[in-house]
Parts: sequence; structure tokens; C-alpha cells
Amino acid sequence: MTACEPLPVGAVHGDIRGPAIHFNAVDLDLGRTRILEQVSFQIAAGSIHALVGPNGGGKSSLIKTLLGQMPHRGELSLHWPAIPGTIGYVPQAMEFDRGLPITVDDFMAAMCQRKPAFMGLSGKHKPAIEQALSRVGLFDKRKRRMGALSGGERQRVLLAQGLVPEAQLLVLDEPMSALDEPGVQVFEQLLADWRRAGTTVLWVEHDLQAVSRLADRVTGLNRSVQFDGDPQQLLDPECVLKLFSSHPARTVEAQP
Ligand SMILES: Nc1ncnc2c1ncn2[C@@H]1O[C@H](COP(=O)(O)OP(=O)(O)OP(=O)(O)O)[C@@H](O)[C@H]1O
Repeated sequence: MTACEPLPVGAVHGDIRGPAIHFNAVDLDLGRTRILEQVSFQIAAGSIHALVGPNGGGKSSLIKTLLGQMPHRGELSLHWPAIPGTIGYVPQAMEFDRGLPITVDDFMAAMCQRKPAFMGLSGKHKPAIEQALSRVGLFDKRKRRMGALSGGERQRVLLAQGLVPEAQLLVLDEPMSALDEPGVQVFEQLLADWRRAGTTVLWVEHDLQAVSRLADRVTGLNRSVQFDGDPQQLLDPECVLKLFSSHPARTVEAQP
């Protein structure tokens, strides 16, 4: 087997609560541009699965396809261990008007509860929201305006909103991009917690060293799948060079 050959997908952990996910020959066209072409790979239930690739390679589009926001061709299926659970999503970044008088608590309320945020945290969600803010190390800053937080702290708030309600499938779009060192430690602890809980995590990431250290499996995507398997074996200079030097991100006319 060469370094770029796929490894078999196996279940990784004992008490699995997240789904397995199968992409089979998935195509995505936006306008006349083919964004994803014949994408086939599998995410094992309860695994930390990283998605890497160059800018414009289609990672965010694949996430939106998984979340049902983009019409695609081919098969995309989720296989839950028992009944379907909750899907959490942590976006890449959040455009934010720093002048808005919104506190961390207000933001969490707006994201996590039905009761209007201006009425405060609902009794039902307050404990979970406070626990989520504690897990990301921001409990003491919950009354602070979002605009007064650092970029890394705002990214941690995004992570916190992904914790409420507790999800069995988590989709993370570059969650580490603005994190400072304490934030990275928080994120690594969350990954360890999700692994223990048998949560399935799909994690888009540019930091290949972090992927190599923390992911169970990695898929290299540049419009189509370039490699798929064990990060420690695959993220060698040869595979990385191949992934980042292929150039399908240029406009490709979709077939009618
Ligand atoms: N709504 C859209 N209409 C047309 N093209 C789009 C649309 N959304 C994304 N694209 C194009 O699809 C391609 C893939 O974009 P996508 O954001 O999925 O890549 P990415 O791998 O997530 O990139 P990055 O790492 O920079 O976030 C890009 O060429 C982008 O311009």
C-alpha cells in the first residue's frame, strides 16, 4: 500500500452516539461551475474526521451539502446508531459589528433558545449555556459585550454555541483559525470530550500538524477526493504537495 492509498474505515470507539456518514459519487454544481466532482468517502461513526485542502477546494461547500443547504447529485447518507440525534455546527467565522450592544449571554441566548434574547437566558437553557461557557473558559466574560472580546475569544463563543444543545454530530468549519494558545487547549479538550462521548466530528482544518496529531482520519479535498486515510501516514510532504499543487479550483464547466 502506498502512502496515498485509502485505509479501511472502521468503527473506532465503544459507546458511539454519532452517525456514520457516506458520500458516494457526490457532484455539486453552482451555476455553471462544478464545485464537487464524484466525491466518495466515508466518515466512521464516533470518529474525529478531518477535511483538508486548498482555499476554494470545496470544503465549505461539502459541509453545506451535508447540512442540506445545497442541491447535489449522488448519494449522501447518515447512519445513526439508534434514533437520529442532534447536529451541531460551528461556522468558520462570524461577521460582527463591534458596536452592537450584545453580550456573550445575549448571543448564546439568541443562538441556543427560542425565548427572545432580550428577555434574558431561559431557565431551561441557562445551566447548559453556563456550562458551555465554562467549558470554553468564558464564564467570567459572559456579561461582556461581544464587540469587546478578542478574535480568539469570539471564536470560543462560536465553539460554545455548538455545545448547546449537546450534539451527536458536530460539523466544525475551521474552528482553530483565530484561536490563541489557551483557546487551542480548550479546543483539544473539547475534541477529547467528543471522542469519549462517541460524537461524530467532521472538522475542516488548515493546520495539518493539528490534524496529524488529533484526527482519527483525514480526507484531502480539491474538488474531488485526493486522499483519504490515516493522518499520520498521509500528511507526508508528497501527499500534501500533491493536494495543494493540483488546481481544480479553477472554473470547470458543469456538464448539462
Ligand atoms: N454560491 C456560490 N456560487 C458560485 N460559486 C461558489 C458559491 N459558493 C462557493 N463557490 C465557489 O466554490 C468553490 C469552493 O468554495 P468553498 O468555500 O467551498 O471552498 P473552501 O475549500 O471551503 O475554501 P476556503 O478554505 O477558502 O474556505 C470556490 O471556487 C468558490 O468561489
